[in-house]
Amino acid sequence: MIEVRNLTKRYGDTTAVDDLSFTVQPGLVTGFLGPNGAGKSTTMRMIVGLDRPTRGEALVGGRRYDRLDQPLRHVGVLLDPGAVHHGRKALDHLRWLAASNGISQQRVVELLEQVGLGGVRNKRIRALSLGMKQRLGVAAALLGDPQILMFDEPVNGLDPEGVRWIRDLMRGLAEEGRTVFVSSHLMSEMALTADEVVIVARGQLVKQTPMEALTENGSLEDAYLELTSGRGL
Ligand SMILES: Nc1ncnc2c1ncn2[C@@H]1O[C@H](COP(=O)(O)OP(=O)(O)OP(=O)(O)O)[C@@H](O)[C@H]1O
Repeated sequence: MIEVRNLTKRYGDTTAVDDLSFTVQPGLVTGFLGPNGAGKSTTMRMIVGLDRPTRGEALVGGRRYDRLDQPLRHVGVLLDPGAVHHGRKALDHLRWLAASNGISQQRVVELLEQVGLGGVRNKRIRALSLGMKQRLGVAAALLGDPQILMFDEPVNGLDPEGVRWIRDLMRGLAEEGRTVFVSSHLMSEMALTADEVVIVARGQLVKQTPMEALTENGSLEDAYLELTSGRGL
């Protein structure tokens, strides 16, 4: 479970996240939706301790991320797949992450096969396609077999096969009882993937609801645009 409580983040005069509270339940894929600049990435960064809240707190599995011992075993994160050492080989990148969290080297090899990167494991990251980098980021998130997973725009730039792969993966992780929290601007994709949605605008909660309730009278896109109309940048 992820619990966000009265989370607030100010950067100078900008309030990126404004007294935001919601809960992400295990066993479901929860979509995190909102216009550009709504505060989604900032919220996700605060959940994993990359940004310090001005006020409020975020708990993962009942604890603050920065208090977790071996965090990769509890929370897997795909935030910015570009934020890796591009000169490093795919295999070495995961080996290093695994070693720093007490995870076996055997797990690294298995996971590279599982995400379809077995054949390119000795290539340098800069030589990988966008889709391969995304798969490597997913492998890093899965490394510690965590119960909680968070993906920021995971299907950006992926081809249809990659999009389906990510969707099936997220659905499978939720079916195993894990907590899956995913941000996206792609409403049609979210409608296929998410069971629950959290919608934010201007740093504030607009609505948290099961997907079914939002789409019973039309498309997710229509419902989303109606809820966020006039609340963008
Ligand atoms: N490091 C920072 N310094 C100053 N302002 C920031 C910083 N990070 C984010 N912001 C501001 O906070 C607000 C929320 O940004 P954030 O990236 O969290 O939104 P988002 O919902 O993820 O947007 P998008 O969908 O466009 O990625 C924006 O106004 C942004 O300019």
